[in-house]
Amino acid sequence: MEAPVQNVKSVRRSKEDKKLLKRQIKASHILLKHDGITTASQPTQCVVVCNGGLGNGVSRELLMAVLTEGGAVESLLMPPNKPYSFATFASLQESQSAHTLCNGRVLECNGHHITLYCSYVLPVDRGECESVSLPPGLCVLEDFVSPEEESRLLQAVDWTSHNDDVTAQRELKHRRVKHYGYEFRYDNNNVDKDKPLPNGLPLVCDALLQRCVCDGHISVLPDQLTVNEYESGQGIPPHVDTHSAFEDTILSLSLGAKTVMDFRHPDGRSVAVVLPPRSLLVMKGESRYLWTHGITPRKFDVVPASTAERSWVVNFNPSDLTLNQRGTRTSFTFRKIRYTPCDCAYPSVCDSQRPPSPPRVPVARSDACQLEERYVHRVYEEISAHFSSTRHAPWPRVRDFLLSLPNDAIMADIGCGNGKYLGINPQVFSLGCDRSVNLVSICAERGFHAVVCDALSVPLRSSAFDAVISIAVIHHFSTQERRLAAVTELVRLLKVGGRALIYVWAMEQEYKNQKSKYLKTNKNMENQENMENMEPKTSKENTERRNDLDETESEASVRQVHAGNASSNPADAEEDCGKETSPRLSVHTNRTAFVSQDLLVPWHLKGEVKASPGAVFHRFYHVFQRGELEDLCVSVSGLEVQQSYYDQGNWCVVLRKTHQQ
Ligand SMILES: O=C(O)CCC(=O)C(=O)O
Ligand SMILES: [Fe+2]
Ligand SMILES: [Zn+2]
Repeated sequence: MEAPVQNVKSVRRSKEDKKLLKRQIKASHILLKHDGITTASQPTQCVVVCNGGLGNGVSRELLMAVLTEGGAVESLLMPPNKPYSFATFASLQESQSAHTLCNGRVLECNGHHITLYCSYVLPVDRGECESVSLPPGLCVLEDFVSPEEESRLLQAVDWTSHNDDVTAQRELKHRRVKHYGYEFRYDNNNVDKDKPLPNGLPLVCDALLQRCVCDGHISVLPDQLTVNEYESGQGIPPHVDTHSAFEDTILSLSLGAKTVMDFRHPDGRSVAVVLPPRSLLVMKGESRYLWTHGITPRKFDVVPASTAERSWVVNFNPSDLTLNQRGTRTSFTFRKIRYTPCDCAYPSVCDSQRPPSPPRVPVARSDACQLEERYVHRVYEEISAHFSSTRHAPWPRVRDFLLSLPNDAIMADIGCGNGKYLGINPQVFSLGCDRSVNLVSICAERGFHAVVCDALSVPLRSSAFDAVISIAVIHHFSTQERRLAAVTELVRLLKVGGRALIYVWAMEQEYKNQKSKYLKTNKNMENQENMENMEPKTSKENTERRNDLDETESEASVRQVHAGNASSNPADAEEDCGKETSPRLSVHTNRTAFVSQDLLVPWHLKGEVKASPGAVFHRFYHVFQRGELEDLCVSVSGLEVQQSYYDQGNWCVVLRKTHQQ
């Protein structure tokens, strides 16, 4: 009687085993596909635990506890935001036993059930752990207030009176706020300096502010306080506190729960900083003026597991990270109202130093040079890292042109950006040049030949190249004369018989009843230009980004961009009616049809993939009308236009050099 029962059991078990094996194989395929991690077919001392990562909510403590049942864990690497971890054991016997115990094991994590799948991998290289330091001018002072002072401060905030006149209490989408001294208004991102709130700063803050003066963090007492209360899951969008509203030093005292604040530099670098309860954050100089700060709305933060190392930077050392569940955090942000315009060293992000209205369409050569320096060269330098991160995929017809070149041809890419066309045809010797030092450095890091130079004066020999390309460059020249000079310079480089390919942005973004990709593309992909393919984003990332913004704050940032269009400055109005002047450049609204040929196009700087708007930069463009590019080219001697076409929002020509100019 017993034998058949055993058989049924073993059949059932083998069915379950098969299912488990299938899922385990699937998990290792996902690892390989997404992160290039190959699993080993034979047992090793290192086990990769799929679904056992910080990225899917498993804490170091919990995972460590299960793995240790199998044997002593020598190291546990938990890469930030990834749904897997790597555990290394002292012996094969221990790793095999942990594998058996954990594969298919169901963990309970914050009310969810998570099944772990294990595979063996070759021992993981920990990599050089980059040492990330705090942004310049930033410091975190631990235990700045005592637990008693913390309770007194928290008790002093009365949230029961809503919308009162004394503290301007407001409920925002992702937190609630109360202002003392002056109200900070999220509609215009500024304070009404002539409308102080009646009671000034609460007395309970006196002692700690005096300490800030004594310790030399500030020299004058603040006169504005914003109390922010964040429940778990809430946050504040990345922003720079308006320069013209507040003086340099900003103090923020953290009370209640620990959180992580993200700082981002315009070049794309980001630093996550842990703010422990009762600590004081001091932001000065570069960290106050240039870096954005924000708190991502979420319920868990990735934080260093050990507090032995007294650094508040989450330096993503994967062998020392865990999850911290957020509780309610209340911050007291103290600032000093500014009465004179800001003269900081960061004009590109300074509202006091922003031109009162956009520059005029240049007429004189010197105006054109100045305009291009300020609205092309400087901007590319400042946005280089972010720009490069959005420029990967070659445009298909440019790639076809490069692949059509004979072997051993010599090709120059004038305005090569991050070098995305320099490696397309390995049979061709490709040389790039660009005006941006940062972009040329990126080319060099990628192993390409590139030099820094101006497209009007390329330091390369005449008649030396079989092909020259200039993709999305000539539209950045601000006068007809300079655009002509740029084409002339391209042709100078060509051998007789050599060919040039030029792309410029088209005024017509709807052609033959077809809207270009630029018009059709989702608003979230603000900076996508022409038919550039950015890395595909998941819909989740797009939703997160939207959720990052408080409605009022995102509207305010849009308004700031458009404010540039209006000539609100009385001095400007006077100038406008007096002399005959060229029109002011209009500021383009991304993803809409062009309303003029000469314009400024906003670039919304985003930190890494998930960052939200920080600074807005403006690039000058002259968008070409149908026929304009051919007309420009035929006015240069020694060439013929072999082909001209419209390609996804761009006008394009292929030129052939017929004789020496
Ligand atoms: O919560 C904090 O520490 C920062 C608040 C903040 O950045 C602000 O109110 O501008
Ligand atoms: Fe702030
Ligand atoms: Zn400033």
